Parts: sequence; structure tokens; C-alpha cells
Amino acid sequence: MPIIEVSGLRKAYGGRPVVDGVAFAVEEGEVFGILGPNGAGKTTTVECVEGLREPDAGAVRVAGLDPRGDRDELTGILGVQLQESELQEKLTVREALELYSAFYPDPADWRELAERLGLTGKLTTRFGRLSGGQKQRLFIALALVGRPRVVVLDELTTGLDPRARRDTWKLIEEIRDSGVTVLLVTHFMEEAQRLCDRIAVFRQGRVAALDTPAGLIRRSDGGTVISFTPSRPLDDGELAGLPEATTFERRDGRLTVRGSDATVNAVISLLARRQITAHQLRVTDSTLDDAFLQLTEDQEN
Ligand SMILES: Nc1ncnc2c1ncn2[C@@H]1O[C@H](COP(=O)(O)OP(=O)(O)OP(=O)(O)O)[C@@H](O)[C@H]1O
Repeated sequence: MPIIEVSGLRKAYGGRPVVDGVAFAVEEGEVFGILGPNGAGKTTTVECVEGLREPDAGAVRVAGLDPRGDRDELTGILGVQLQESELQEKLTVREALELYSAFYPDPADWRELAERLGLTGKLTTRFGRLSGGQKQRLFIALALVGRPRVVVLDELTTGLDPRARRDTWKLIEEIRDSGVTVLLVTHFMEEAQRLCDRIAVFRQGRVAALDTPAGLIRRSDGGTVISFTPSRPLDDGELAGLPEATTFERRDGRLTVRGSDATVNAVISLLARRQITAHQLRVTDSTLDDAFLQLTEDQEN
């Protein structure tokens, strides 16, 4: 049984639907990503999962519980990343951890969490004096202190420097490895590609696509990209005849061909047959960025 089930979810503000028939199911132990342009309905959806907003229609279940009807029970299962404003500036890290531990009957050892999150040296520091990255670590610790089965992280690494972001990714992987299910809203494609087992791409209040990162990339026309500067010009007719090639373009003498592995092999044998050398040859996979842009290109913000 999926640990999170959302079906037919609808929410409108002032008669304007912002979530319009969203459905997805998250399996226990997954890192499930929600991607989408600004205003696509991601936060509204996760807040319905958290029980913070009331859907107009549809059903949400977390471990079989109704997030609004079974709020008390849900608190023991679901860990939610806090927003900054929800902590007082003067609270120290230790006080915050102790306070939140007291909310749960069987909390995790907050000292161990602080250690795992690199906060041991900051226990007496007031919240208002923590850096952005340290605050994020504290929010993760607070989301985990109740030993949740599911954590919801909404734009967790926004505002973090590249190192803090990478450290946070490692943490999410550790959380996942300890068996916790993670629902992750993010705008960072690299983050989604690295962390998520599956991703729902939202567009205008609906799920435009739901697949693994690799599956989403495969669906886009991108595929594999080979680019090189040929030592002699290549004929358009020969390029057009390459198997599974979707597009080719020339810029400043450099040729870029999109297609599949078969296209790449055909390009290499064509070059060998014509005794053409490929300078600065690069073969890359198209990225989640490409897939995301294609899936969401017509959303009006
Ligand atoms: N309380 C509210 N009252 C009126 N409109 C709202 C309210 N909350 C959200 N909206 C609108 O609903 C739409 C979806 O908002 P939501 O926050 O769910 O989007 P999002 O996908 O999380 O966007 P972002 O990536 O910018 O965080 C937006 O157009 C937003 O302006």
C-alpha cells in the first residue's frame, strides 16, 4: 500500500482552480519529487498532504490517515520542514531541539540528530544567529525529531551555497537510507535528478508527467547529444539520414546532433568512412532541465 495517496485533489482560490485533479501515490521508502514552475500548485498540494489546507475535492491519505480528520495521529508519522518565521530568533538550537522533542511520546535522541546534522557546535547559538545552511540543518533535525515515517521538504535548499546544498543532499540520502519516505518540492533539477526515485512534474495545477528522472529524460526529444567540430564539412543529406537523429544544428563550425546511442554510433562510423576527424568530441545525455522545460513550456505564470 502506498504511504501517501492523493487522488482527484482540487483546490481553488476565488473561483480560480490552482490544483485541478492532482493524483499520485508515493511508496514507502521513496524520495518522491514534485517539480513545476512558480504557481503550478506544488505547495498547495503538499500543504493538503500535511493537513494545513483543506481540499475542495479529492482524497488524501498518509499511512491510511486523513491529514485533517486524523491530525493528532498524523503528527506522529509526518515530519514537516518548518518555515523560518516559525522559530523565534532568540531560541537556541538546543532549546529548539528540546522543545520539539517534548511534542512527541518517543522522540529521537536530539543530541544524536544534532551530531548527524553537524549542529553539535551550535547548540548554544540563537536561531537568529545561524547561517542559512545551519537553519536548514536545524529544520531538518526538527522534522526528524519525532521519528517520522514521512518527511515533507519544500524548497529545502533554496538560498544555500553550493557546498551546503551538496551536504544537504547527502543528508537526504541518509534519511532515505534509514527508511524514511521523503516528499521533496524543489526547483533544482540537479537536486531532483540526484535524489528522487520518481518525480511528478506539475503544470497549471495538474500532474503533467510522473516518472523516474531517467524516464522523464527519455520522454523528451533530447536523448543523447553528440557534438564535435569536423575537420572537413559534412553533407546535410548524410546527417539527415542518421538513424534516430531528431535534430542537428551547426554553430561556428561545430555540429550538434541529438538522437540516441544508435545516432552516436552512426555519426562515429560516418566520420570514419569519410576520414573526417572530430575535434573536441562530446557525448552527453540530455538533462532533466531539457525534459522539464518541454513538459512545462506553455504554463502562464
Ligand atoms: N491562500 C491563497 N489565496 C489565494 N491564492 C493563493 C493562496 N495560496 C496560493 N495561491 C495561489 O495559488 C497558486 C498556486 O500556488 P502554490 O504556492 O501552490 O504554487 P507553487 O507551485 O508552490 O509555486 P512556487 O514554485 O512559486 O512556490 C498561485 O497562483 C498562488 O498565487
